[in-house]
Amino acid sequence: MKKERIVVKIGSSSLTNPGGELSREKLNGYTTAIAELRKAGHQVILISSGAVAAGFSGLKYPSRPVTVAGKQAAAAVGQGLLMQAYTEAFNQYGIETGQILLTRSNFSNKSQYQNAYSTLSELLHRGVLPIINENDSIAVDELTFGDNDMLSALVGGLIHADCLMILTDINGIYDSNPKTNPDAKRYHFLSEITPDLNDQAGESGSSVGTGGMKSKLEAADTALSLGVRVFIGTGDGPVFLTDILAGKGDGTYIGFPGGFILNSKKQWLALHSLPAGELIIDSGAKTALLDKGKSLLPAGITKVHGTFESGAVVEVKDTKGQLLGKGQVNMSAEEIKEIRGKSSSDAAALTVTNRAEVIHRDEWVNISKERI
Ligand SMILES: Nc1ncnc2c1ncn2[C@@H]1O[C@H](COP(=O)(O)OP(=O)(O)O)[C@@H](O)[C@H]1O
Ligand SMILES: N[C@@H](CCC(=O)OP(=O)(O)O)C(=O)O
Repeated sequence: MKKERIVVKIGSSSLTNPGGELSREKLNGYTTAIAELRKAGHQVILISSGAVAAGFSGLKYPSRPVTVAGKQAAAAVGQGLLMQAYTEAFNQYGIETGQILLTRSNFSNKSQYQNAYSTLSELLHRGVLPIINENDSIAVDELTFGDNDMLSALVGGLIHADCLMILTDINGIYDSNPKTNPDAKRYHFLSEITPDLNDQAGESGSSVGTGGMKSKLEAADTALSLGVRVFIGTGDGPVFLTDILAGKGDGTYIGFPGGFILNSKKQWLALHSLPAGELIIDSGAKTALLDKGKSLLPAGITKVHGTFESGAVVEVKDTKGQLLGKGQVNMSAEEIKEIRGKSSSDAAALTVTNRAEVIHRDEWVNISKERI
């Protein structure tokens, strides 16, 4: 597996409890998942919000302050506490951490920009996990990033990251804010950020987050222009960041078909293979393939087009003819015609291999540009 350089951005909304204070439990969940990524040999740069959340209660603010002075004071107290929490958590995995605080002016000043690059490179070279936040306590209002989304995109470009994972409290980009519109539909994959998308994105859905989806889209657009692939979404569990890399994340992938395809087999499937036929599948199979990362079973196949043998690559489309992805079949067109619509046990008994999966998920790649 290719070793990737990954920027992980964690927003305030993902690190706080309902009262808006830093949640050690949530923070520990992310550190476990980051430690797993590192164990697999990937380099990680963490951009973490949470300084204001960690600091405000110590200053006896009843809730997260809204004034600039209040936020700057809370961040001054909270940044140390945030780093302490990360350092303790990462030390359990034997990972050394280093703090870098940046403002926008560091990026516009060439020598500071170069210094930031040198420091980050040296930290990565030494195996240290850099943890970056905006320098909230000194950043002048007009100079601030406002939220850490843009900061994460610029850092991704600065250190030539392969991908940027923007982790937040919502599992991807929807065609309107799902916190206010229950019928909002999610985008599974986007090849670019269009003006339409920007119109659909709203502000933050919580009192702790800043910028909402709007600022994430702006950041994603910048990251793409700097050659960095982007994932926006959520995750839970010790290996969810590894899952995101493997294309199984709960969110929206931007800039590359099928997610962060690592293995050359899937790259070949997505970009180079020539389809020999076509399978049309129903909505249940579509959700299983695109949303749940499952294999394609005969029950969901409604039509088979073309003549092909086992091992051929086929395009998979929904009943409206929308291309969903490509996969390598485990049986011939004739066999699939015979078992389509059948339960897995009935189908397995009819195939040469006694296998029911028509396309195993390891031989499948999403190339859907559609909302699901
Ligand atoms: N089109 C949209 N799709 C998804 N989320 C949206 C959309 N428009 C607005 N949002 C809001 O953006 C929020 C995430 O942004 P934000 O609160 O700033 O998080 P963070 O603290 O992680 O930066 C979501 O909780 C959601 O309410
Ligand atoms: N730099 C601030 C975070 C600003 C903010 O809320 O950003 P985000 O959660 O990314 O929308 C902090 O550490 O509290």
